[in-house]
Amino acid sequence: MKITKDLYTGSLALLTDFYQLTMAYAYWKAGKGDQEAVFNLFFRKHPFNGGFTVAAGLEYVVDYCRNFRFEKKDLDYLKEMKAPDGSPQFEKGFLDYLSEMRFSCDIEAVEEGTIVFPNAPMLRVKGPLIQCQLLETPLLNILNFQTLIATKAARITLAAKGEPVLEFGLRRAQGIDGALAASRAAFIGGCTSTSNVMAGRLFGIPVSGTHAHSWIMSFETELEAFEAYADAFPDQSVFLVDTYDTIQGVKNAIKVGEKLRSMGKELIGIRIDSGDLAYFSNQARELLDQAGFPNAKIVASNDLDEYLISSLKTQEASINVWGVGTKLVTAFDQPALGAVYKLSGIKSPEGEWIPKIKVSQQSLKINIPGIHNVRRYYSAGKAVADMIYLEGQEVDSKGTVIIDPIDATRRKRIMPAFYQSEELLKPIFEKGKKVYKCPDIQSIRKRTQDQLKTFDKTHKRLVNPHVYPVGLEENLHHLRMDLVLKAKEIEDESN
Ligand SMILES: Nc1ncnc2c1ncn2[C@@H]1O[C@H](COP(=O)(O)OP(=O)(O)OP(=O)(O)O)[C@@H](O)[C@H]1O
Ligand SMILES: O=P(O)(O)OC[C@H]1O[C@H](OP(=O)(O)OP(=O)(O)O)[C@H](O)[C@@H]1O
Ligand SMILES: O=C(O)c1cccnc1
Repeated sequence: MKITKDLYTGSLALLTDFYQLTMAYAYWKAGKGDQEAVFNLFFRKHPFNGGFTVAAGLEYVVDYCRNFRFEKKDLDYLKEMKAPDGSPQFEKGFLDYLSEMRFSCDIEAVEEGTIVFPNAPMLRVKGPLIQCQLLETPLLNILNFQTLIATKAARITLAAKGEPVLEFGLRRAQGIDGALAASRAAFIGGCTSTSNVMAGRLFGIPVSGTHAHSWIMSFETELEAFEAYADAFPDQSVFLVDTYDTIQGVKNAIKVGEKLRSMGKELIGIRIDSGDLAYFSNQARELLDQAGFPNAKIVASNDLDEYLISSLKTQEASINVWGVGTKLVTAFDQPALGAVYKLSGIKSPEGEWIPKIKVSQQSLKINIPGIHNVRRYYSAGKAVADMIYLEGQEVDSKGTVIIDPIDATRRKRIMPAFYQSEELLKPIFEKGKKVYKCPDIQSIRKRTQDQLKTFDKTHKRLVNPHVYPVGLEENLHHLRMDLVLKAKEIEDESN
């Protein structure tokens, strides 16, 4: 087990793109390595054409940053790397710098389970340029994936309207780490449990499951298989009824249910994993009810996602519990969230923060300059708008206008006097020291549920959701416009 042993016990400093290391080297050569910079992590569009996104992965980020160091084996590898001409890729002085480097950044971030929106920073890193730069790839790797899966899980659990969703994804997930991270994020997004036992141990997620067709097939008859399972688990009997004939399977489950009852035990339910789930669940419900098992649950699985669950609800299928694997843990219809990490300011040698802008041909890609935070306004407990503002900039009590970062004609008046508000970016590290206590996973999951309740249902519908207002505070908008115009002038002059 060399690979997994090495991967899960050492530092992850080399888990980055090569260009981060070459830039780090060049910053060091240019004497800029310790110049202070600020970077923001944000995405530009909700995944799944949805109207909301659930932030997840921060605890992994905390872990990563706490263990951020170049160990001997990392440095030995870098020492052996060769440039195209055969000379060492990196000078010894740089490798010495890396070996002594200790994480010393400030990080602010939204808490896991927070509902987040395009363009607003989910996380901000301030510190020595080299460290900020090296963190880009791992932070994106962690937050992009877990946020994506937590969002998918939230959509699926919303479609299930409060009924339990069991996550069954391990066998189809993207490798070992993808599976573990997906189980964690799926629970944060609202799943009730995972089938992944290691995720249970590592993260404290409830573990649950039924049984497979192989169990039934290993016996002469289905009835024998159910009986043997009931013997082993008299209090946890959920029988998979579709191995041979679903209706006959339900009848066999009822027979064993009656036997269990005679022993003072109860049939917990059945699982249907193929065929028309609306038709068979309704047939099964009728049979179970007629036989005196109205409380026996009907679990359904088979390539389910939020759309199928919604459709089955519309069809009035009698399903009480949803088993969802592949389409959840692989984020089947959108396999990546496109969050990015952009420099937005740098400290001059005189100690003054200089806001930075990237002017792109696509206005969508123009970043938001400066050091900012995000404030969420609430009215009567409902979220009404998010404002991105320059840190330290007070908002006039007479109100301000927030301006959409992509379409400046879309504006919303904010009257702080009428609203409650919350700062979304919380301090996580100060000068490399952790100042945040990561909540337990149950609290994070609850946060997702509580946060979702604060948003109008029009933002949560699966198709064509209503767009929630997120805008730049007026001063930040003007700063951004000025910088864009200035950058364009410089570009014009040089042409
Ligand atoms: N009533 C329904 N309405 C919409 N989709 C359904 C309904 N019932 C089942 N489905 C979905 O249709 C798809 C096909 O299911 P079906 O069992 O017919 O084929 P299958 O997946 O090839 O079966 P198996 O998994 O046994 O090989 C699955 O994604 C299933 O969840
Ligand atoms: O469909 P998912 O959402 O991924 O849920 C997990 C699936 O895994 C199991 O079967 P598997 O796919 O291994 O075989 P089967 O479809 O032939 O039963 C289970 O019976 C589910 O169908
Ligand atoms: O426990 C189950 O029923 C289960 C677990 C993994 C995949 N499919 C089903």
